[in-house]
Amino acid sequence: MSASESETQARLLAQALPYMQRYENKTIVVKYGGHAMGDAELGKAFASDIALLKQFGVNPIVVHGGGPQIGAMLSKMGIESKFEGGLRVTDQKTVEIVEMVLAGSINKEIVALINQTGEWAIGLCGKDGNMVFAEKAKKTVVDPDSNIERVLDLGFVGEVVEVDRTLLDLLAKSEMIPVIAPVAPGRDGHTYNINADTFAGAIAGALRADRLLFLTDVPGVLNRNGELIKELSVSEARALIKDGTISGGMIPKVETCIEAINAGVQGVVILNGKTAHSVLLEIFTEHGAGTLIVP
Ligand SMILES: Nc1ncnc2c1ncn2[C@@H]1O[C@H](COP(=O)(O)OP(=O)(O)O)[C@@H](O)[C@H]1O
Ligand SMILES: CC(=O)N[C@@H](CCC(=O)OP(=O)(O)O)C(=O)O
Repeated sequence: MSASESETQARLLAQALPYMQRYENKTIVVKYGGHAMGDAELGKAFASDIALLKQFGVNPIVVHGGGPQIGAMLSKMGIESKFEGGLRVTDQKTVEIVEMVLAGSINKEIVALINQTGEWAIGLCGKDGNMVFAEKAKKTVVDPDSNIERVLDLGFVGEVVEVDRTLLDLLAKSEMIPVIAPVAPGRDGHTYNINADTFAGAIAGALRADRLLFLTDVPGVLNRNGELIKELSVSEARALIKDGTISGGMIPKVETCIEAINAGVQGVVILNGKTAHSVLLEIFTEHGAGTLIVP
């Protein structure tokens, strides 16, 4: 490294100091979307960001998705899959694959990446330590022709109804970084597939997290012209969902942002997980890159 490069590095570290102090002992929930995964170098950069947060005394909690990876496995097994209202219709066979992919391969891949940095990650899902309980989702949609609201039957798609902080509070005091897959049991004994965004929001809400970051494959919420909206109020967000500007997987993400803010999470940001070190850029600089959702 040249002398000027070393100087730049030292200056950057010095500039990060106030942010390190601001977030010390604070909880930051990072939702790592399936679309943001897949690139080996980006995966390593993500893992090192999370490791660095822990080293700086922050309490990072990773909640991950894996929609595209579930889709790939389902098609490999010859199981058809469709989405309604941004959620995967999940029958018994599908929920078994969902659990296998989310709580299995993807979860362990992220754990291994963080462990390779020298930190300690622990892979969990909602079932572990009775952390999360779900019940069958009661998602409604309005039929555009008749304007009549109907409840969707999405099978074993769940919504979070209980979060027990015991395990997460214990881990916060330890060296361990929790990496959580969005699968949870119901009190009815079934296993439920939960959208990773809503799961992350429920965890962040229950912990009154300081920050909730959504890492996805776009720079944030985009307007009709494809331009980044830097700040979005709850009412503006609702209007953009209603007029169709926000669609598909962005709907549960934005709805979760609104719920998380209402639950007391202090800052919610949607940002591009395809940019290396986007977590550090967001936390340790003044002007974050994505869309900040404000009350
Ligand atoms: N207004 C919008 N701004 C940005 N992305 C949008 C918007 N409306 C729909 N999307 C879609 O939402 C996607 C992100 O959600 P999703 O596919 O569920 O990602 P992830 O796997 O990261 O959760 C984007 O890739 C984009 O195709
Ligand atoms: C009910 C529902 O839709 N569950 C999602 C869970 C994974 C997820 O949300 O992954 P991303 O964050 O990568 O989209 C699914 O089956 O795809």
